[in-house]
Amino acid sequence: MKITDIQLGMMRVPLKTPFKTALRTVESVDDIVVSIHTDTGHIGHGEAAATAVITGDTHGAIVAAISTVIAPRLIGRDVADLNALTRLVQTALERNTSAKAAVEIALYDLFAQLHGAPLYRILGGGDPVISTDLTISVDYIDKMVADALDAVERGYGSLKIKVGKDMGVDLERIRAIHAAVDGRALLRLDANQGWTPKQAVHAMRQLEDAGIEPELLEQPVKAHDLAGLKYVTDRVHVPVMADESVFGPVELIELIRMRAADIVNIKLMKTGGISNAIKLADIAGLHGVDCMIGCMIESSISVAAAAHLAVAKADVITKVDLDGPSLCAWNPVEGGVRFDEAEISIGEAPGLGIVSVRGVQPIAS
Ligand SMILES: C[C@H](N)C(=O)N[C@@H](CCC(=O)O)C(=O)O
Ligand SMILES: [Mg+2]
Repeated sequence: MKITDIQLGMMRVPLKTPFKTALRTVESVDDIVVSIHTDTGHIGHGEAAATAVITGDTHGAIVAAISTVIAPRLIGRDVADLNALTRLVQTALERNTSAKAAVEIALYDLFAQLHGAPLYRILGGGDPVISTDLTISVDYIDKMVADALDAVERGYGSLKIKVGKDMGVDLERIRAIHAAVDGRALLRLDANQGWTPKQAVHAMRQLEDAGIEPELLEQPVKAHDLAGLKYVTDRVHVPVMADESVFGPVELIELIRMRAADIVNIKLMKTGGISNAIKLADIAGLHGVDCMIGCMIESSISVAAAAHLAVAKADVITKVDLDGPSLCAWNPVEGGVRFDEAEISIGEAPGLGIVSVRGVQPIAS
């Protein structure tokens, strides 16, 4: 199975409701779709999110990285040599993790198709049904409470509450949601870097005093501030999770050496795809550090790949935040992984199981 062409397109899928964090507000998935064509007629699919405030990636940079740097290295190569191909992707250029992720996802999709098995089986197998949380965007308190109650009604057992805007209001937000949900869902807090280390410790102690025990606190402080993250981890009972602080193995090893966090959030758009995500899970597992698998504002192409990985690495990836497809107004993918509110289930179709993708505008390269 030889690679003959790599095509790029732009996909826009509106969200059901605006997605709001301490870092940004976004109303649609606007992602680059990668299709890798082969001489056997098989097509591998991938997707890159341009989350500039987190990865630094923009649409223009993703398109340029793939079309001018990565694709020329892959054309004519055999999909059977997956490890050699992922090395070519990873060493093609520095950073540009979302571009690398999209290409790797498509390569793994093809490799699994080559072997006639769903990707999770190629990655080691597992129980193909997992549960995701749902994100509650940071907003007016009444709106967040209504969104949280709606999510519980829809069957979500874990809610990821976005905070990090204003410490006083954030505490009110959490208290109000905790009271309304009344034990029917676990609460994960994600400050997206919005607090100082001291504010984070103060907030968690206030919650503790009020008898509120969130399941975890995600990325309370600035991404580069590992010492600040450790300051929080050392002083609160709530498990602290690193998200924006950890992209690849190098940051994870330093985080573990410092004992700066209890959990790490693995996202394909940060790791540059599946090969590094596997390394992160293995390093974390070796050190007894649990992982969450997360996503950016992505659709059911790249989130499907994350779901396959989560199934295969379920011993280490114990928490799932793959709600991108649930946030979308419609599903652009025919076939593939089934996203039904909290339940994500993978079928037996080879690769990612994607039959076709709707609403993609070709990008001339
Ligand atoms: C969508 C997911 N639940 C999530 O919250 N992901 C990120 C933010 C993604 C984005 O801004 O696109 C996170 O911080 O965990
Ligand atoms: Mg996060």
